Amino acid sequence: PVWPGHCIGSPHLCLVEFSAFVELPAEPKTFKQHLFVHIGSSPPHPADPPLEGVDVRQIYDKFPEKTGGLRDLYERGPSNAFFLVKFWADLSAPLPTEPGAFCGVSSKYKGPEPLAITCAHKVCSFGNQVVERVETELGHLEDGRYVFRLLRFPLCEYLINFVHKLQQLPEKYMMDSVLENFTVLQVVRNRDSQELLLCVAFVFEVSD
Ligand SMILES: CCCCCCc1cccc(Nc2cccc(F)c2C(=O)O)c1
Repeated sequence: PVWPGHCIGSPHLCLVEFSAFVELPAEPKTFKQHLFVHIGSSPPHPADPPLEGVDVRQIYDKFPEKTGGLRDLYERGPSNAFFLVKFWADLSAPLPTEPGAFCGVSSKYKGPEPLAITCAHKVCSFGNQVVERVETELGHLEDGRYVFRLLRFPLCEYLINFVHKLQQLPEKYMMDSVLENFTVLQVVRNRDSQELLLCVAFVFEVSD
């Protein structure tokens, strides 16, 4: 069930799950997964507080501002495809550089139409893009809706090093101040029409 005002999505596509995690081998022959960030792990509930509106101008400086930046994207619209997600990251997870550790990113989307989507993630540092990754995924019909799964993509070296350095800071306030200048922009488009389906701006703090 999808309640209006609760889902991160436009009528064409909703982000139903997102996680970035590290997995470590555990005995016997199993893996223990630690989530750095996640949304959608629990089913939506009518009592969930509705999403609140924010002014996109407040975050323009955290993302690329030149041609094709967040302002250009937003002015092209549609405005109902734009979302801001604030993650409280759990950095108490094991070091991503531990031997045998696998760090991954998973996204899951749902929509009414059988289309192919491109999902671009751009990591921005001080508002400048430092690394981008684009994946393409076809929808699969499940219970009358199309599901798009982009599962377990390996976290890029830049981010593994970034998380590793973050975890070594002695104080939470230091991690938060580094994270003030770290953002990720997720831009999902219809592969064939290039229509913007979803644009999610991720900002981060460390959870207590
Ligand atoms: C403070 C904890 C931050 C966890 C990172 C969350 C996150 C959130 C969203 C995306 C990504 N990943 C990428 C982002 C951009 C380009 C990339 F190559 C990647 C990648 O992983 O390969 C990572």
